[in-house]
Amino acid sequence: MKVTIVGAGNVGATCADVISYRGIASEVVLLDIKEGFAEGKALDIMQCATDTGFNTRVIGVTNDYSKTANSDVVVVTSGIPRKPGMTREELIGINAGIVKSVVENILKYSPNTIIVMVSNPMDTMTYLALKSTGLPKNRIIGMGGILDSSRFRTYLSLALDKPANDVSGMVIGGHGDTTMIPLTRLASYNGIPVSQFLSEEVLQKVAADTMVGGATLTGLLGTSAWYAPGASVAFLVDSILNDQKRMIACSVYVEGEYGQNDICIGVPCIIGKNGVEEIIDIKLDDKEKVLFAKSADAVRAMNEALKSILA
Ligand SMILES: NC(=O)c1ccc[n+]([C@@H]2O[C@H](COP(=O)([O-])OP(=O)(O)OC[C@H]3O[C@@H](n4cnc5c(N)ncnc54)[C@H](O)[C@@H]3O)[C@@H](O)[C@H]2O)c1
Ligand SMILES: O=C(O)C[C@H](O)C(=O)O
Repeated sequence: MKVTIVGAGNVGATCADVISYRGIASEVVLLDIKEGFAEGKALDIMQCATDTGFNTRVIGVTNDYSKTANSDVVVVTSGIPRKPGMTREELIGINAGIVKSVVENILKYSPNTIIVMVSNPMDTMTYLALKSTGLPKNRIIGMGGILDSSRFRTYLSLALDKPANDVSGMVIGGHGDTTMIPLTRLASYNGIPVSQFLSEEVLQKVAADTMVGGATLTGLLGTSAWYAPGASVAFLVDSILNDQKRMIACSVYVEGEYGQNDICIGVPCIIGKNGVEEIIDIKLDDKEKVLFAKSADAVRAMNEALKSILA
């Protein structure tokens, strides 16, 4: 199975690294516009093969889309990341142009591929990719909810002082500092509601920390995060390539689900070899429904900024 990753920067290269050492794909192509950059990252990753024991072939190319031909999955991480103090939405001006031309180039060589969108603002970029290419909605998947859910589970595990893998929880809604919805009511510690162990005040703090999880890391690192984002993309790619049908919160095009239409927003999805195979319409309580509607309004408003590029 072949995966192309466009953008060999922090997230793209980390994703290529995780896909390789976990043996998720047999071939990974890293593509970047910076001369020699993707080639260097690919060679560095390949030189881990003997020490970590993988056989994935990783190649790097400078803007040569012919080398990406017949990719099963293409991950788009090209574009600029935010700096401390910025929102993801402020990246739209530069990233929209990059994303539109990248997906056009990709489809020339891999017309049947599934696209995983990572570039921010991710929900808006996912919508742009869908509308500009006209691809069926199952083949455009925005990565954000899985990362936000990993952060939610991390903060819950720290509050519980228990291993993160014993904690389950999901974040739906937009992938923005104010649009995420960590579902604290449904989070559990080995099937037991976390509310049996944590006070409402602590749960509210966990939710607030989760929502600004990306901004916190951007403040600490000077640019946005890459280890967890790279691992989250690899997890998603694994579910597609190996037809695992995992339930993963992804940004996908909704047509009536959760009472919304004509936006891409984070909802629980079954992800398999056909991409988005099902959207799970879970029962939200009244408070969660209000939060989801507010989140959807904000995501929809951002799509307005795409009018000229989609005209
Ligand atoms: N959805 C998420 O959860 C999530 C998580 C982390 C980062 N991001 C986003 O992913 C993007 C990348 O982040 P990063 O930290 O890897 O940034 P980075 O600057 O390290 O890497 C971006 C790479 O894209 C390349 N690039 C730019 N234009 C290109 C083009 N037209 N074709 C090919 N390559 C091109 C750059 O040369 C650079 O190497 C940002 O927009 C960031 O906000 C999203
Ligand atoms: O925070 C960012 O800007 C990058 C990414 O969306 C993240 O959540 O880490």
